[in-house]
Amino acid sequence: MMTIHTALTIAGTDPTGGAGIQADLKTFQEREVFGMSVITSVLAQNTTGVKKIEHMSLELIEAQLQAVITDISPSAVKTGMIATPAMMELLADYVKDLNVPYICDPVMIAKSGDPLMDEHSRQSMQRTLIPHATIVTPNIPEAQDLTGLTIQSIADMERAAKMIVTEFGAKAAVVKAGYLHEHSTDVLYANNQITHLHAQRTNTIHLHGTGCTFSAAITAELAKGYSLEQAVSTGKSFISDAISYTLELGKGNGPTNHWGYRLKGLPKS
Ligand SMILES: Nc1ncnc2c1ncn2[C@@H]1O[C@H](COP(=O)(O)OP(=O)(O)OP(=O)(O)O)[C@@H](O)[C@H]1O
Ligand SMILES: Cc1ncc(COP(=O)(O)O)c(N)n1
Repeated sequence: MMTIHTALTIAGTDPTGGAGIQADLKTFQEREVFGMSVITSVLAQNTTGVKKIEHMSLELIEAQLQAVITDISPSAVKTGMIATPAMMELLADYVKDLNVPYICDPVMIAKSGDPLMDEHSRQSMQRTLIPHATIVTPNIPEAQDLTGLTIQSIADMERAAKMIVTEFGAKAAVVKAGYLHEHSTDVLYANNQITHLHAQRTNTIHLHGTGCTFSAAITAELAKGYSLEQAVSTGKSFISDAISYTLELGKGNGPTNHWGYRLKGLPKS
C-alpha cells in the first residue's frame, strides 16, 4: 500500500488565503502531504493588514489537538502564530510527546507591521517551544529579537543561526533574508555546519505569507523523511517559485503563488 505522509500545522488564520493556516495547508497539498490544522487565533486580515484578532481558548486548542492526534498521527508538526505564553506552555508538551520532526516558525509581527504576539511571549518562546524544535525559521527581526544580535550581514545571520542551536537547544535554525532587501540568501545551521541557500531576488511587493509558505514546505519534506538539508533546499526552491510566479492579487502586499513551482521554465508575467 502507498505510504501517506501527514503534516499538522498549529497557527492563526488568514481569510484571504496567503498566510497562516491557509498558506500551510495549500503548501502541504502541493507537496503531496495530507494537511491537518489546529487553529490558535482567528484573524480578520487581508493583504493590507490585520483588522481584528480573537484567540481560541486553551480548552478549544487542546480539544482540536486531541481530535487530530487520537485519530490520525502527524508525520511532522509545525507551529506558526502562537500568541500567548499559556498557549506555548500547552503546545510544548504536545510537540515533545508527538516525537516527530517539529518546525517552529517564530511568528512575531506581520509584514504589514501588525503585532501577532504580545511582548512577554517572546521570552516564553525561547524557553518553551524552541528547545523541542527540529528547526527554527526566524526572519531577520525575529532572529534579532531572539538572540539580541544586530543582523546586517550574512556573517551576522550565521552567528544568530548558530546561537539558536547552541544556546537555546534547537536542533537546527535557518535565518531568512527577506528583510535584508539586497539579496535572498538564507543561512542554515544544522549538524554543526553552515549552509548558504541562494536564490535570485524577485523585485515585488507581493510577499505576504512567504515565511509561512517556506516553513510549511520544509515541514512537508521532513514529514516525508528527507534530511534537514534536503528539506530546507526543497523549501527554498518552492518559495522562490511561489514568489517569482507572482499572482498580483489584492489591494496591498499580495500572497505568493503556491503552484508557482509547477510553472518552472514558463515565462513570468
Ligand atoms: N523578494 C524576494 N525574492 C526572493 N526570495 C525572497 C524575497 N523575499 C523573501 N524571500 C525569501 O522568502 C523566504 C521567507 O523569508 P522572509 O524573510 O520573507 O520571511 P518572513 O518575514 O517570515 O515572511 P512572512 O512574515 O511574510 O510570512 C526566504 O527564503 C527568503 O529568502
Ligand atoms: C496567521 C498569520 N500567521 C503569520 C503571518 C505572517 O505573515 P506576513 O508577515 O507575511 O503577514 C500572518 N500575517 N498571519
